[in-house]
Amino acid sequence: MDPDMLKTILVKECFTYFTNRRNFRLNGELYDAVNIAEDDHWRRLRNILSPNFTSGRIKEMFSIMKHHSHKLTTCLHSKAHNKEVITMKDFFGAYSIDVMASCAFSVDMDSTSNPSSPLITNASKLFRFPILLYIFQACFPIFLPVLELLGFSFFSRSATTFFKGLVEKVRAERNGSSHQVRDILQNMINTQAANGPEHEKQIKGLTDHEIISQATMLLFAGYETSATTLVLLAYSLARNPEVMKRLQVEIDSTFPNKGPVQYEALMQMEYLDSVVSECLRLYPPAARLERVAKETVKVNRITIPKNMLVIIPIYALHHDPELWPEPEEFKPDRFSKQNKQNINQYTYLPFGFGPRNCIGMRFALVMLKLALVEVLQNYSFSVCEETEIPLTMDPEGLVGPKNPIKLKLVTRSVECN
Ligand code: HEM
Repeated sequence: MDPDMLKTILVKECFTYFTNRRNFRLNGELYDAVNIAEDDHWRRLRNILSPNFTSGRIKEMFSIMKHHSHKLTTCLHSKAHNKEVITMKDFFGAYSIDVMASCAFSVDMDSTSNPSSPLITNASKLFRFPILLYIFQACFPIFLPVLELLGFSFFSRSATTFFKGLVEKVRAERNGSSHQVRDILQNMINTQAANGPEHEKQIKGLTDHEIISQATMLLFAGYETSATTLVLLAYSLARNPEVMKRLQVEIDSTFPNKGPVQYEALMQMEYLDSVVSECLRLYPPAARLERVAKETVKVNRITIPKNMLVIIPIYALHHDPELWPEPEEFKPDRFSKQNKQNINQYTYLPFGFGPRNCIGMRFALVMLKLALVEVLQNYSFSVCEETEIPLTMDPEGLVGPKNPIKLKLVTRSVECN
């Protein structure tokens, strides 16, 4: 059988029959978060959270995102003017966490002006997986229950305690206020009204603990992935100035004279979409997906027994030269309107696939595109002596650069428009 066909069938079957991710356990306080829960528990959480990520809701959150993208471009002004070398993550990380915290809890921590904000330090801590613990549990799964009893967890205890405290503080402030807030936290709190005998047939509302876990997990899942993608977008554009120029031409014709970015027009920008898609192909933040077989299944001639863990290697698929000629090259035209139709959907998986795909995909794309467009309306990215070429990728955790990406910004003159 053609190897491409086989790859497609295997990946497709995984999304058809295997609905659960592998639950590593050792999730500490986050044991009941949506990305960790299984079966009916996961279904209930996903059903409750999904309405927060419809196009309509994201459109409502667009003005909050714009507030932060505007702050981002303003903060970059002096850096560009003084021709400073910029560590891109300081700015894009702050933007991502501020957008996430504002949309989830209506809390504006203003991390863009305050890079040592506790939100950033704690969100980054959540991502530092203890690698020795990871290796130990993988080699000796028999010790998992003991490790769990001893309180070992992949997620930093101090960071989960920080987020728990933050959610509780916001809730307490709301209890005494008559002001109606409409954010993700409030939508979760409102589900509690559905608890009680008269609503037994409806979806059971979230418990207090579940609310804290979902809020923490959304920040965790959304912050690092989006911040790293923005940094790698800046890096890819700085290294490919002809692509950046073409994108700026599209931006300037869509929003003439550095005009305000409008949601509908942003979503219709074709080259912007190709640039973002290509960056997520080259640097998919999640290197692999995992599924567990619910039943024993035969895929082609391979038998996958019940409960077996199956890994879908996103990074390897995205870098396979048979699927993507010259895979290490940054070529947004792979995703042009004509070429897009020929892409096999099981070979391009930055946000996963199937019922357990990324719940925040649309939200993330809007947040990324908005920041990129506003920054490129005003500045161009430029490599400098401090820029690492080629990049060393971090062998641990998410796909991302090992060392901070440093670039310079060049202010665009008004005549550019
Ligand atoms: C560039 C940005 C992002 C990328 C590349 C990304 C990627 C992914 C991937 C690969 C998965 C696993 C999907 C699967 O197993 O099929 C996932 C799951 C998830 N993502 Fe994202 N993500 C991003 C941003 C976000 C944002 C902004 C949020 C929240 C607002 C978010 C929330 C989640 C959640 C809650 C899950 C678990 C879903 C479930 O188990 O039902 N992600 N993401």
